[in-house]
Amino acid sequence: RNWSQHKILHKTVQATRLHNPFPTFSFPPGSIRPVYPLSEWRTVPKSIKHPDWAETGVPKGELRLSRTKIDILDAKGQAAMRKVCALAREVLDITAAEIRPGITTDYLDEVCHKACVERQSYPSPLNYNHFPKSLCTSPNEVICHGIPDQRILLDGDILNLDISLYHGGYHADLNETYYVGDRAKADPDSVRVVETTRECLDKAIELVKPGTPLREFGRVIEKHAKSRGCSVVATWGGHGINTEFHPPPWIPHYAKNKIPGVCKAGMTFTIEPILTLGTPRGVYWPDDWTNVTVDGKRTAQFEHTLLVTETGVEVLTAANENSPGGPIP
Ligand SMILES: COc1cccc(Cn2ccc3cc(C(=O)NO)cnc32)c1
Ligand SMILES: [Co+2]
Ligand SMILES: [Co+2]
Ligand SMILES: [Co+2]
Repeated sequence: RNWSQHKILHKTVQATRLHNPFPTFSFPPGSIRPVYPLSEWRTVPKSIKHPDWAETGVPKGELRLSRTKIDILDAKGQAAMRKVCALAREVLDITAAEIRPGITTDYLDEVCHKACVERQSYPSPLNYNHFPKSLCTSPNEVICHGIPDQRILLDGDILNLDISLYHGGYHADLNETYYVGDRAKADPDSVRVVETTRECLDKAIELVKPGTPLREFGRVIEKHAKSRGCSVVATWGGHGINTEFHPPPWIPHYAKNKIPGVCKAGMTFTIEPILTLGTPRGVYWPDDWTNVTVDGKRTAQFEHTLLVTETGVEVLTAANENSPGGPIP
């Protein structure tokens, strides 16, 4: 293992001996805490094509890309994206179906990892920039990139599952935020931030067609978020996705951004707005991954992988009648 994996491992080992894994760190007001130890690193059979970071943790292919050139996929590439995105939707639905109070986020990682392998797919987050697990599990005030651990889900939590698959040489990326336990008893503020975020993604997708400037998405997202008393996290954006996990373009979710470029048929990218009930500022835990809101207020995210077509858009990771979750009316 390389040094940063050692660092995570040593922190984890050290943490198992302590009730408070990071004694000197003053956690912000939220209630979520890391619950160690992380489970063993999961493996993917060599028969499944691995991305270049699987061994080293470093996405070399991505680092070589030009900052601005946006790939246009031919029919073959578009078909490969349809396939990996359909598989990713299946894996998200299978994993989300396991969400209930009393199970751990590590158990969801086990379910997700197994479902990827069963579909001859590599879970893209595993060892991506040294990320230690196969999906991101972000509860309540965790903004994104939460690490699956031994924390059990509580009735009334909201939980984001962010899943990416690598299959046939292409990546898929999608996420949804779910209500844990009795949806009828979900608190109104949680419902507001979750449903507003879902609506923001849908409104942005309605704009996708050849010629739409990429900067338009942030305008419509922030307008709707503000109209419902939510704010937009600026740090993280949507991104290109194809044979690489994060190629250009970078797509901000906030208004008045100056991002160049327009939608063109054959482009594939994600839009993945993150809204908060309070201030949209995050702080990192000492695990160097987990980003939580500084005021401890709850946050939600939704993400799709999209293909620009000649006439509009194809939501490659669209939900279907088997998909759990869905809007609370
Ligand atoms: C400080 O650099 C960071 C910080 C956190 C995480 C990672 C690496 N990483 C791991 C999983 C993952 C998912 C996405 C994604 O696009 N989700 O929609 C992005 N990055 C990811 C790098
Ligand atoms: Co080592
Ligand atoms: Co994602
Ligand atoms: Co993404």
